[in-house]
Amino acid sequence: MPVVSINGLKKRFQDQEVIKGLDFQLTEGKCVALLGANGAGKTTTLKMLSGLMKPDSGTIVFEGAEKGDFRSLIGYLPQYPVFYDWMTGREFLEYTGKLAGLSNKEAKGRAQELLELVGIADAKNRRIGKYSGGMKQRLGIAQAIIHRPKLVMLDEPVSALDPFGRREVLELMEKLKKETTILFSTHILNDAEEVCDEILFLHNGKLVEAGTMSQLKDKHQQAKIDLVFKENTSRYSEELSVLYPVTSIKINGEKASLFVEDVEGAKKLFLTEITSRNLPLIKFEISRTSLEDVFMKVVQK
Ligand SMILES: Nc1ncnc2c1ncn2[C@@H]1O[C@H](COP(=O)(O)OP(=O)(O)OP(=O)(O)O)[C@@H](O)[C@H]1O
Repeated sequence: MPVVSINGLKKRFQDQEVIKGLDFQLTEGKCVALLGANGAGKTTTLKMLSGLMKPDSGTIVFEGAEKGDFRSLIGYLPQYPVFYDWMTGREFLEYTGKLAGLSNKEAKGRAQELLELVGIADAKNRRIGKYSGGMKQRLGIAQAIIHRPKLVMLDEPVSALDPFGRREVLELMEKLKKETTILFSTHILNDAEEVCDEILFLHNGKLVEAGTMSQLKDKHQQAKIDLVFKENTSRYSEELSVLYPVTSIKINGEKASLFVEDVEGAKKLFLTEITSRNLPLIKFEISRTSLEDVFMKVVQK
């Protein structure tokens, strides 16, 4: 049974419909990225799933039940978490543990366990005001899982961090995957690719793609041949593209990218033609479109 099933979820603010009918399921133990540009509707979706915002229509079914208090099943880290800077990390976690219903003793034990898990045990008696951005975010993740939720939702957990903080939090998410199901929002494809099993790609309040990274690659990625000539790239590349049926051609300064279906056939023909015509080739490279290109294509569609 999925941890959560979402059906026909919609949300409108004044005259703007920002979530336009979402359907998806989250499977236990998976790490899923909710990927989308600014304003795509990620925070609104997470707020509805966490119970902080009411959908206009649609259903959210947690472990088979549509109605009830699901707070014990959910952990949530908002995009802009607020901490009491005068508390120490340990005090903060013990406090949130008690708010989540743990006894004094349980809260102390769990706080210590999590301080170690998220790697800030050495700083547990330091005031949060003295923590770095990455440490605060790790503390935020610890509070989100203090009550051992089935599903933890993290809203843009790394977006505001410098490269060091980002690395710390992405590594922590790798560890977290062993503990719980994760749904995290991001607008950065690399982060999604690095830690998640599946991607939900949100665009203008609609899911435009969903699946595992390899499913998305198989579906959208295309082989391409990059050519750089010493001069006149566009003329030579266009001549070659007429000889071999390319799907599309992109010329950027000195470089031309020719997208092809049959890379072996194209390679053979291009190299033969380039050699026989003695064209001034300085670079010939075969690759596949990046996922970035794939998502740009999906969005433009
Ligand atoms: N409380 C609100 N009242 C009115 N409009 C809102 C409200 N909250 C969000 N919106 C609008 O809904 C749309 C989706 O916003 P949301 O914050 O969910 O996007 P997002 O994908 O999380 O973007 P970001 O990456 O910038 O946080 C945006 O156009 C936003 O301006």
